[in-house]
Amino acid sequence: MPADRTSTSSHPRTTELAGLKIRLHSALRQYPDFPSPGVLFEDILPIFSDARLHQDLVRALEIQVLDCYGQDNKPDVLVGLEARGFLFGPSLALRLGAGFVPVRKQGKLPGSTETAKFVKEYGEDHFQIQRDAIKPGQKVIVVDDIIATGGSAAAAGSLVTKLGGKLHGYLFLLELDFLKGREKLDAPVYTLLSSQ
Ligand SMILES: O=P(O)(O)OC[C@H]1O[C@H](OP(=O)(O)OP(=O)(O)O)[C@H](O)[C@@H]1O
Ligand SMILES: Nc1ncnc2[nH]cnc12
Repeated sequence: MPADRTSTSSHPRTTELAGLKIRLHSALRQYPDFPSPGVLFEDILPIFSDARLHQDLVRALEIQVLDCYGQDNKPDVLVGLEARGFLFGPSLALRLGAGFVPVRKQGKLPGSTETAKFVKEYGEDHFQIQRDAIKPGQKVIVVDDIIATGGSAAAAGSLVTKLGGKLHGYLFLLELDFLKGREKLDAPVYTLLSSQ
């Protein structure tokens, strides 16, 4: 009898995810004192210059969402943060059959917008979202590359709830645990990798 390749057991997916995480973690690069003294900058860009790693990333995030939410409770919309959240947010949204909505730095989005100020690990800024981008009651996950102090993600989450979206959670490629950013977020937080 042929092997059942359509098995719904979570075990093969868990094993697959573990392998993907190892490859992704080894692709990250660190730059001390960038962009300011005392900051250890985690560079995720090597993942995108390698087609296989790029595929690994989108697959790993897809597994993470399916494992955390299940097929029946997938998000309606992914909200990605400028700029690095735009690198994989749209591809992940397509995989999940969800919409993609950008949160941009102030002054970049036309039409009616909502604004939230935030402070991040190395500075402060304002985020904006288009008012009609999310319909009341839609299930939304905020996605970004890195959670450091959590200021950026918290501001994005506040924009989602201002528009009436249901904040389903947050998803990051990398968490800088020691900055305890997840304590600023009041919805479930999922991360693929962590860094001390
Ligand atoms: O958790 P926090 O302390 O808020 O920091 C995390 C944010 O900082 C980085 O973005 P950055 O504002 O540097 O913009 P970029 O993506 O345009 O480089 C990163 O991509 C996150 O969005
Ligand atoms: N240490 C860090 N490395 C890369 N991106 C960041 N965003 C905020 N802190 C960061």
